[in-house]
Amino acid sequence: MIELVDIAYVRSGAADLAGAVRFATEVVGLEHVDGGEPGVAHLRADGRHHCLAFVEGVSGVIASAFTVADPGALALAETELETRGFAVRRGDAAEARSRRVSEFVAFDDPFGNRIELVVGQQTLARPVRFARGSGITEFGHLCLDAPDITEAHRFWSTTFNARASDWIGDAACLMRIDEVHHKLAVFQGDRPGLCHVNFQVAELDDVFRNWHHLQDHDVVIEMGPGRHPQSGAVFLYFLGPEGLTYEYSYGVRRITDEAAWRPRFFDPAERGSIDMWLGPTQKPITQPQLIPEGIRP
Ligand SMILES: CC(C)c1ccc(C(=O)O)c(O)c1O
Ligand SMILES: [Fe+2]
Repeated sequence: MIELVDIAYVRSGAADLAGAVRFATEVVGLEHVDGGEPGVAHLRADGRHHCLAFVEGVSGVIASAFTVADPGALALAETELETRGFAVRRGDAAEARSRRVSEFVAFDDPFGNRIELVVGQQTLARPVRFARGSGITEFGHLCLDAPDITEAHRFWSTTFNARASDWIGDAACLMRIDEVHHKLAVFQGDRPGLCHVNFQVAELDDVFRNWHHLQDHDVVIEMGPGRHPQSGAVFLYFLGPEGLTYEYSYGVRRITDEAAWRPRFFDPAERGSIDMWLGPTQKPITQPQLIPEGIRP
């Protein structure tokens, strides 16, 4: 069993790098950390050097990354994945530098999502220089697509320490790796890809202020404002460039009594199972997973 300590970053291809950065800063509110690396832009939300990197090229998600404890844990994870039949690749020094980690390995999950396990993710000591006052406090979670979420849960909970916090029928499984209700979610989708990235905001007011900001900038709102009955968070999903869906949310539940928590099963057919406020719901638009040759057929 491989212990995931936290989510680390999402790396995404961007056909229009400048446009993706403009949106991530001026609209979403993230900081653009200038790393002086041509063709790569790092976006910051919290102590991590970055939680989102855009790489100039074909649009699509390149990888979703998680932290493990230390180099020893990474070496054990590498062996464990290989024993389980996964092809694991060690990142080279230049790739690790671009990711601001000391070491990483990459593999494809059984559904075709490229996952990276990292150690030594760089922390920046100085406060985040948010591009605007969106109220972002941290990179909250990432959500992947998989064709069968029961199988996806089986994979994440047997290979890794992910535990189901709640299920939305066969549509989605929300999994925790620490006290936060979920840092990883899997949504049913026919192809691998990144369903969305989530940023927590400090206040309820931030969600609504951001909603107006998005509307003023003609951003496509996919869902919300609404409230998820699972984490209890107030949410807002919106579509950015390169097909990347962002979510702001406020008030995510923490599961402090691990022994007492039992996952709940919500029926996706019940109105209110995704939004307690009964607003219109839809599956967030997924950014397809890239393979080196291009987009997976
Ligand atoms: C619609 C998706 C999978 C979803 C459902 C519930 C929550 C939550 O409880 O916070 C999410 O964050 C989601 O992204
Ligand atoms: Fe989410």
